[in-house]
Amino acid sequence: MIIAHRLNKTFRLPIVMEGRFSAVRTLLSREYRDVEAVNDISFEISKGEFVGYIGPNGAGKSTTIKMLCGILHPTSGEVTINGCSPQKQRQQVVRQLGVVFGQRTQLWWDLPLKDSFDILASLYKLEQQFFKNQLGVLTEILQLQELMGIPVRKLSLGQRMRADLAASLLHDPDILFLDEPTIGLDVAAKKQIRDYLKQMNSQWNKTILLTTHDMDDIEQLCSRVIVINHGAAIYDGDLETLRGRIGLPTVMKIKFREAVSPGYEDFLSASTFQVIGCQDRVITVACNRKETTAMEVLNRMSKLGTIEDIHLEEPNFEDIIHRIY
Ligand SMILES: Nc1ncnc2c1ncn2[C@@H]1O[C@H](COP(=O)(O)OP(=O)(O)OP(=O)(O)O)[C@@H](O)[C@H]1O
Repeated sequence: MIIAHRLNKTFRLPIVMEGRFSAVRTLLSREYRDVEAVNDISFEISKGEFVGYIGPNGAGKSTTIKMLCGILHPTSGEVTINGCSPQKQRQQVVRQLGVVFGQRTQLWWDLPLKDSFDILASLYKLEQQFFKNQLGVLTEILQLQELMGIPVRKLSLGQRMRADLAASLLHDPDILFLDEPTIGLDVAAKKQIRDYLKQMNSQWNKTILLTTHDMDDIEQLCSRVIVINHGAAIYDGDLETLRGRIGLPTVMKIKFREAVSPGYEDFLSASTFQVIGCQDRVITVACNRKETTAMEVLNRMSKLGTIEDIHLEEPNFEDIIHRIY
């Protein structure tokens, strides 16, 4: 269980001086301004959850993750990971955590990949047989066989991300913190990483907290979403409720077996949904999930004829974020 209780982090930055010798004057200045990166955030994440932690640039996502894994100390508030404080009981917590920062690697740039795993095994003091088994499994799942002899700097971004995932799982932690693990990857590599993450969560029962700017990551992976803006949590719940709460329309295309008789618009005019198009045998409607269900729409539409096919387009998650902000 991960608990963040009333977490705050304020960075104190020197005020940058302007004019001549500004760099030196800034260095010597005693004037500061405070940046509230994280502002009174609380949440609890249970074992096996897959949680998306999202928000715009500078919202405080990375700062939260760094406090959760003990890299940063909160200005106030408390974190516990399975009952231990990452700040006070670092050793115990590190054993339970795997962390991937998509923008940085924890691997040794100039060494062949296998050497990085050996070094990490020794840092984690892994027993030799355990390390061999674990690396064997990860090598197979993440398809690293061909890459073991290649220096990390020569790996493609997608290959490097697979290797970083393996590194974060080498000591078999219960919890994964992933900060932008799909950043910069092409569509195929993104899909591959998402498939691995699904497997880590559903088959290996890893608890995962994921920050990303890619809304497809959230749509495809997360059952729960925490949205933060200016350091504060503005939503914590499931994706469906979030869509419903802010009321973006779901678009439904309903295809009839035969052409719909004229006058259908009058019949539908008093509905809780809106007709936004009609072409051949297909009527397109927009419905607000807050006001109606897909089933209600279909019940009403079925009065117009025999329904042959239905196509549902959920609102784009990026639109949802913009609405919240
Ligand atoms: N070490 C630091 N020193 C001073 N300010 C910092 C530091 N780290 C982060 N900040 C500031 O704290 C705020 C939150 O930054 P953070 O990196 O947590 O945001 P983020 O949500 O991860 O953003 P992004 O999506 O761009 O990565 C920003 O205003 C940032 O400039």
